[in-house]
Amino acid sequence: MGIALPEPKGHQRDVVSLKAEGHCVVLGTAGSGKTTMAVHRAHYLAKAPEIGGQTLLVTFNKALITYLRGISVVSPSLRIETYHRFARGYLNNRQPPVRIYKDKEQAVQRSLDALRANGSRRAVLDRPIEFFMDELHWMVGHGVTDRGSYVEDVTPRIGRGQPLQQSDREIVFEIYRDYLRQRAEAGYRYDWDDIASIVLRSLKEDSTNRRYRHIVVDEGQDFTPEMIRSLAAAIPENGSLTFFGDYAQQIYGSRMSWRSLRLTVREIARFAHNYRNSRQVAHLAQAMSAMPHFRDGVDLVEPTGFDADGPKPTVVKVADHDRQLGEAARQARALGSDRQVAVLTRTRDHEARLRSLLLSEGVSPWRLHRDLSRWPQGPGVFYGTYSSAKGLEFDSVILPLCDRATLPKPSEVLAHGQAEAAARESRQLYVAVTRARTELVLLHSSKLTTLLPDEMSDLYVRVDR
Ligand SMILES: Nc1ncnc2c1ncn2[C@@H]1O[C@H](COP(=O)(O)OP(=O)(O)OP(=O)(O)O)[C@@H](O)[C@H]1O
Repeated sequence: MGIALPEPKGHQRDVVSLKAEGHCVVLGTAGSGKTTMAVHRAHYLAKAPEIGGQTLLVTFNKALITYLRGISVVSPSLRIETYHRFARGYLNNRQPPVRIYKDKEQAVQRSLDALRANGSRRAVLDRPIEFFMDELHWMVGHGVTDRGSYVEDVTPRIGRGQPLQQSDREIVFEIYRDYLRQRAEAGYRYDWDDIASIVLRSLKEDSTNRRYRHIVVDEGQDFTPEMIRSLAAAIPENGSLTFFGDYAQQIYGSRMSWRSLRLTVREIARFAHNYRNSRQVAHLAQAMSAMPHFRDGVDLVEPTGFDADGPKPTVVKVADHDRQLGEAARQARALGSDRQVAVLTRTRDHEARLRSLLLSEGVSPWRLHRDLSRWPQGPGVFYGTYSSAKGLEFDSVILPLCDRATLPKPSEVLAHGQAEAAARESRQLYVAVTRARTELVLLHSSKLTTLLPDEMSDLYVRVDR
């Protein structure tokens, strides 16, 4: 084993040895031990006499897989991989082989341009390509790909923006249909978004023995319903699917509830104790999740207890963006001498600059990225995007560029409108904030983002540089 796993406590213990048959859902607040218990449960299911068997622990991002491998005992009956790896692996063993169409965005753009050129005046056509990509991802991810279900919108949606009118959905569906035509003409039947539905369909017709008896899903809130349904179809009748998730941390696409997964769940477990964040970091996260733009009726588990005290999060104001990055690099060097520090940004745009600033401070940083092949032990500095840090944790977290003009990301506001962009982007920021065990530093130059509580709040200490 790499890092020693803490022993389950209280309610966590029941979850590790939940029934090894059927579907279980475990929802928990940030830092409540979901990933840790997912690893414990996967080991239990891989090894338990009689009920144990080949087990798959599946999650979303590759850096988290590297981390999970670092905290797990290597065992021949346990595999840890991303969903896409599982799906490709399964499909590669089926015939005919699946070829993936990779030009989706360009094709959708062509469909959109053609409709615009036809003189349609619908305002929805003024939305950027990101909006249409997101909507098509939602349709395929939910398995809602026939005109009736999509246009009449029978599937409940959660969102803070204006719901799309039926006539606008007709237009989105028209674009989808035209995209399918282009894809077929190029000789393809599938793109990446279809993978889960193909696996699901294929498994429904597949009567051969299942490779895994048990599947454990970590960070389940970011899987589309079709992905979860395909995993549920990948286990035998005497097997189990355990879903761990936190909908406060859902950062890909439109928000949804675990109820849309169509699992057959008898009992739901909830973890409310936060073992990671200091009381001060947790209070900030809690205040963020209580802000009006965050609230939208998705199941949130309120944290009820914290283990440690620490300093209040610091809000630092510096002259401009470049100096924010410089200050982040300086603070990372100072803190990184005896602990793990992460400098996180919303987009990849500033990574190269940040890396060179860290190098000039004499720090050799680790990039949080799919190519991170080994989880480093001991002190060090990491950098990457909020989403690349999903599921991970660091002693200290530094977040430059927390300005109102950069958060929410302007392209999200253009695609989805202010209210929906704020709801989505506040989850991104919530993920970033809750990666910090003890120190949290937020940097800005102009007004602080409205996704955070007011800068005069007593949740912070304020510093002007
Ligand atoms: N029973 C426990 N005793 C002590 N520490 C624990 C216990 N359970 C979890 N922890 C610690 O709490 C921290 C958070 O755990 P973990 O990463 O599993 O939480 P999580 O719910 O997956 O968090 P997130 O959803 O925010 O990524 C880790 O450092 C883990 O070692």
